[in-house]
Amino acid sequence: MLRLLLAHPGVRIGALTANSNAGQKLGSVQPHLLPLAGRVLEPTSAEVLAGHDVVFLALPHGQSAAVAAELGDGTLVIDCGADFRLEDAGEWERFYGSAHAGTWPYGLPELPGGRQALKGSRRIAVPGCYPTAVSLALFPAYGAGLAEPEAVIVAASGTSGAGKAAKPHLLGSEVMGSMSPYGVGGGHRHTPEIVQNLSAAAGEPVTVSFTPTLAPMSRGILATCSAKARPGVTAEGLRAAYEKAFADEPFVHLLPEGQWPATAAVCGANTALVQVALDEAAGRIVVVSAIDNLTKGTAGGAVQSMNIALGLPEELGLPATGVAP
Ligand SMILES: NC(=O)C1=CN([C@@H]2O[C@H](COP(=O)(O)OP(=O)(O)OC[C@H]3O[C@@H](n4cnc5c(N)ncnc54)[C@H](OP(=O)(O)O)[C@@H]3O)[C@@H](O)[C@H]2O)C=CC1
Ligand SMILES: CC(=O)N[C@@H](CCC(=O)OP(=O)(O)O)C(=O)O
Repeated sequence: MLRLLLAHPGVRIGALTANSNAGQKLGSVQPHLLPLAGRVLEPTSAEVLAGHDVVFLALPHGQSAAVAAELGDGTLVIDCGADFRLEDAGEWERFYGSAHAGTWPYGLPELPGGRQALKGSRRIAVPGCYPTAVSLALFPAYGAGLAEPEAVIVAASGTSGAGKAAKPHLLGSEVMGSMSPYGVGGGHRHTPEIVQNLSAAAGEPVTVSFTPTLAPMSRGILATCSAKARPGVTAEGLRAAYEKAFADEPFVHLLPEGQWPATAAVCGANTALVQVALDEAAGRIVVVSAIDNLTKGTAGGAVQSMNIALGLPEELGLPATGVAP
């Protein structure tokens, strides 16, 4: 987030706050952020956050509501956590195990009606990284009525998706040279968020089988999504629906036919690459998308949403070109 905000011509960075690192200089925990290296991290309190036009929260799940409640309606609060993403309180409680805090406008502008919901808003819920990759891949097929309402998704994520806390399954020796699934069988908390987005696009309930996997890379998500094609769907009609959906999108690109997305191509960029095919033998639509989980999948999407909410040019300050190789 700070890397992006440092390059944003409309932003001046105010207080930087933390929890266990409060009192440390930012340079001691994030040495790459050189222009801010000497800044001291403050405790996350209402007094410290007061007076800012925009506050980005990037807290563990369940902690945003208390902080947001201290901030007036004049402050744009952008929550990178999950607390305000879901509309269904029952699904929140089932997957997160706590009381539902509420629902804020959802920070995925590319979804139908997405920009409208964000304009002028003073509260924004940034989507989860997998729901970003999957929703961008499948909403055009559902929006155009081309897919049956049962999606199967297998997605690989880099380890930064899990945050920085020490976890045994994220030790370098466990992750290097290996891929492994987790949250299998409908257990991952992003499942209801994906269901919410795809059902809204389809205008009917969509069921989702979602299997996340951990890949030996630090950044990136590659989502392979498929759904049975509705009768009469052709490869040309399918491609036309995707071309139409993304025609004016600054950050979502349908690749030329025959090219497939790769995570390296979007590293550091607020870009989603998408490709679609009709598997005629299987009667299925197959869509692959790639994003950087920390950019389009979190911080970039948050800044893009901020730009829209504040009436700034949507692309301002955001990199669209990946770092390669
Ligand atoms: N990583 C990803 O790909 C994605 C992450 N997100 C969301 O972004 C947010 C941040 O994720 P990420 O950076 O990966 O998480 P990390 O676990 O790496 O970092 C969480 C940060 O929150 C701080 N913190 C913890 N408790 C408190 C508290 N009570 N008050 C103030 N600060 C606190 C910690 O500060 P300290 O170090 O000082 O203790 C820590 O720096 C989360 O809400 C996550 O759900 C969303 C989409 C994708
Ligand atoms: C690799 C990995 O562990 N990824 C995280 C998803 C990170 C993310 O987007 O999620 P939230 O903002 O919802 O926490 C996970 O599966 O829990």
